[in-house]
Parts: sequence; C-alpha cells; structure tokens
Amino acid sequence: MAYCSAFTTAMSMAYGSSSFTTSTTSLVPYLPSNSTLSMMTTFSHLPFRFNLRRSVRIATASLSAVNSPSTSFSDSQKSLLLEVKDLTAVIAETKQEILKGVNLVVYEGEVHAIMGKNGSGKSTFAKVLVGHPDYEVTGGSIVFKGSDLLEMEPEERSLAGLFMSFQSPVEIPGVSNIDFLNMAYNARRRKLGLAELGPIEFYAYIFPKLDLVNMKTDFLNRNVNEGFSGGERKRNEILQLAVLGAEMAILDEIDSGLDVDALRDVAKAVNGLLTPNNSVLMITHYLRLLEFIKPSRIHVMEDGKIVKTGDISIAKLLEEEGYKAISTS
Ligand SMILES: Nc1ncnc2c1ncn2[C@@H]1O[C@H](COP(=O)(O)OP(=O)(O)OP(=O)(O)O)[C@@H](O)[C@H]1O
Repeated sequence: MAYCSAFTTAMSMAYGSSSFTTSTTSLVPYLPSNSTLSMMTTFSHLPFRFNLRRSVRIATASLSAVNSPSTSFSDSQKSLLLEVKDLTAVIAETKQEILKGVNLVVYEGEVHAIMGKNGSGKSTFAKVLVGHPDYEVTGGSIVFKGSDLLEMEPEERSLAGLFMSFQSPVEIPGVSNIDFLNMAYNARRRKLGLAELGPIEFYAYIFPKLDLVNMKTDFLNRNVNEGFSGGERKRNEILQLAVLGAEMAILDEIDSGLDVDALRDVAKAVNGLLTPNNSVLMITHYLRLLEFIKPSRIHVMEDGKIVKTGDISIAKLLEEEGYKAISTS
C-alpha cells in the first residue's frame, strides 16, 4: 500500500510552496494560519509536510471528547473505538518489516498500556496509527470509530479524534505557546460555528489547565518547546491535549525524563482528562506510570506483535523479573 508516499506526494502537489516541513508533533494538524504562522516555516531535519491553512480547516472538527461533558455509562454501553487486525508495516525507505501482525481492540473509556523491550515496535505501532510517512502498511486493518483509518491522511486522522504525544516533542521557533494554542483552539471553534476566544477569554480558558499540569504561566509566553526541559515538554504535550482534546490519546513514553513529582502531575492531568467517551493508549517501560494511570489492559509487544495481554500483574512481573519472564522466543 503506497499510503505514505501518496500522502507526501499529495501534500507537495496540492500545497507546494505554502507547505512546510515539520516533525511528528502532536499539534501539527492543528496549526493555525494567521499572519504569524502563514509564512513558510521550514524545519528541514524533520519529515512531515503540512500546509498551515489546510491544517486549520481540517483541525476543526472532532477534537471534542476531552472537552465534552462526561456522561455516566456502564460496560454494556461501551462502544468500540479502535480495532486493529493483523497489522503489518514496513519502513517505507528500506521495506524492513517492523510490525508483524498487531491485533488490538480498544473500547471507549479504556486505558491501554503497551510495554515491550527496546526495539520491539511500540513507537512504530503508534506512528503507524497516526499515519507517519516513514512507514508503509502492508497488511491488516485499522478501524477507528467505524471508519477505515488507513484510508485517511494523517491530518484526517487527527480530525477524527486521534492525538499523539511523541517521545521527543519538537520546538517551533518564533511561535509562542499561547498564540499557538489560542489559534489552534479558535480554528476548532470556527469550524463548530462558535465565536472565537480573544486573548483574555482564552487566557481564562487555559489558566485552569495550567494548574492541571502544574505549569507556570511563563510557559505560555515562551516559544513552543524552545529551551524546555524534557519534563517541561511532556507537560506541554499534556497541556496541548487538555486544550484541544481527543477521543484517543496516544502517549508515547510520557514518563521518560520525568522526576517523580512531574510524573505525578502529568499522570494526574491525564486522569483528569479521561471521560467515559475517550481512551488512552500509552507506551511505557515502567510500572510507576501504571500505578498512577490505571490501565484497563496491558499488552506486551515483542518483535512487532502483541504477544501477551493482561492486567497490572504483567507490569509487576516485568518489573520483578524482566522480559525473560514472558518472552515467547
Ligand atoms: N524510520 C526508521 N528507520 C530505521 N529503523 C527504524 C525506523 N523506525 C523504526 N525502526 C526500527 O524498528 C525497530 C522498532 O523501533 P520502535 O521505535 O518502534 O521500537 P520501540 O519498541 O518503540 O523501542 P523503544 O522502547 O526503544 O522506544 C527498531 O529496531 C528501530 O531501529
């Protein structure tokens, strides 16, 4: 399937010089277009190509769940959110197979954790879910909210409610955090037919969310991720999630590089964002995160496949005995 190359080609042909190259940041699909940002911005070391104006147009629909009021529900009312069947994928450039038949089912309101040795394919799986162009899907299916995710461009996937926090969030020089979030949030409001929030109203909206991730207000005036420590970047990712929302948040090692207080803050923030209607898929190496954000299911990935699924006891076993305790090879 030439999904990724089709994506890259389509973006280049359709948007040519007004597109820009940026990285795998979770906010890329929400980038707004205004006088500050509509200039072409090039981060030449990074792979994704997106168009600012188009990104705004498509960023405006379904980022809703986190910001929607919660409703009470029981297990029998749960809806299927994500169904991955026999997913195989290769590195686009080398055709090396990384995912070798991943199966996963996630219902609304569930928290799933993926663990696994370094290099087992966890981040690749997450990136394939959001349509990263480094990978080509060669088989299997991904259904998200009843739609074929593989038929959607990366931006459409975020429109459909996927959010990904990457292991290494990127900097966006020259763009302040608050402007970035305000414009992205307003783009969504425009699409929903709601009045935009001016700077003061937006500040009132975002202020309690800063508390959620225990971030100082100074961070709003700093350029996106510029000079942020590893922990601050992670908090900033969760702030973005809190502002924009998602029906499925994919969090790739949000615990890496966090001190114990920051871990508690980030976990508390994620827990605060959970509703019966949205789900979290988190990749982690450590039990400590799972003690803060309680997963419904834990999956262990090995050599591009999920080889074991269970409850928190899996993480405890791994912590005590390492991967040899459950290795299939
Ligand atoms: N774009 C790429 N180019 C080359 N190799 C890649 C690429 N993406 C993934 N790989 C390789 O695929 C394998 C799986 O990588 P991946 O990042 O998915 O592992 P992971 O389970 O997330 O590892 P970790 O726990 O160390 O983060 C690794 O051997 C990695 O080097």
